[in-house]
Amino acid sequence: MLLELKKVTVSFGGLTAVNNLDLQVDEGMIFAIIGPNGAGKTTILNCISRFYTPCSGQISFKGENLLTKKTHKVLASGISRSFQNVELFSKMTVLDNLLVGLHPSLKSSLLSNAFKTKKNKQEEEAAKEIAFEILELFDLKHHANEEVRNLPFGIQKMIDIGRAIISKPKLLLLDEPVAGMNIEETKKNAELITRLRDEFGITILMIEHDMSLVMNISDRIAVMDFGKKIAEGTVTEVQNNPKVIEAYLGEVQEDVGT
Ligand SMILES: Nc1ncnc2c1ncn2[C@@H]1O[C@H](COP(=O)(O)OP(=O)(O)OP(=O)(O)O)[C@@H](O)[C@H]1O
Repeated sequence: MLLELKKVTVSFGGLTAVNNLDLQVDEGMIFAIIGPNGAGKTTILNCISRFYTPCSGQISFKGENLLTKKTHKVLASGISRSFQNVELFSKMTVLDNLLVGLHPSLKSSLLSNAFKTKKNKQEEEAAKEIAFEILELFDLKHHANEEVRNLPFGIQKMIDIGRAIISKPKLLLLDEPVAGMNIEETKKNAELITRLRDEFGITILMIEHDMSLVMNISDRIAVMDFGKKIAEGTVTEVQNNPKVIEAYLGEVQEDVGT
């Protein structure tokens, strides 16, 4: 097992955003967390990426206690994430945004010419090679030197995922990877997520409201409601679970499985 949450609880004042959550994600899975707005999904990702510390419970990654790690050490341990609202440097080029993903602290050393040693330059060249591989994979090479702010939102979201995988993570956390995308972009991103798992061996843990995407590409789904996991299983198991239908999927049943 790659990632394990045991009895994780997160409270904000009087509000319990995540309540006694157990979750296990095996290596090589595309694992989706779904649930209505405010169910606690983003809070879970924020705990795994160590932006938040749970009030109680344990989180382990590759068998190691993740909660003893500081936020800036999480990337080095093999966990990377994308954001619900794309968090890119809009005035920087696509290429430079990818390079920042290698390590946030490389931003200044990579991009300013001052104080560059021969070793720095070699590192930068190696990093650029990886960045171009990703651009090739995403079919975005032609945008490499364009400023991010000039590109459509769908492409910005892909660049955000590119930034997240340049560090070659074992686990990629995706927060609504197709939110705001049109049907064509959604289809492209679904293929991309599957390829990241199949060709790069990256385990995916994603939050997504787009039920057709979730049902099409997930190996396993956990359903959250008011901070609690109310169901978990394969696509078919979740689709047929009366609790899920009642609490969440009922109103969108017609979308499910299409
Ligand atoms: N930093 C915070 N301070 C206070 N309350 C918070 C904080 N972060 C989240 N919450 C609250 O915790 C609950 C769970 O929020 P969370 O963002 O995890 O839900 P979500 O399932 O991701 O929702 P959405 O689908 O709308 O993104 C909500 O009631 C939210 O208002």
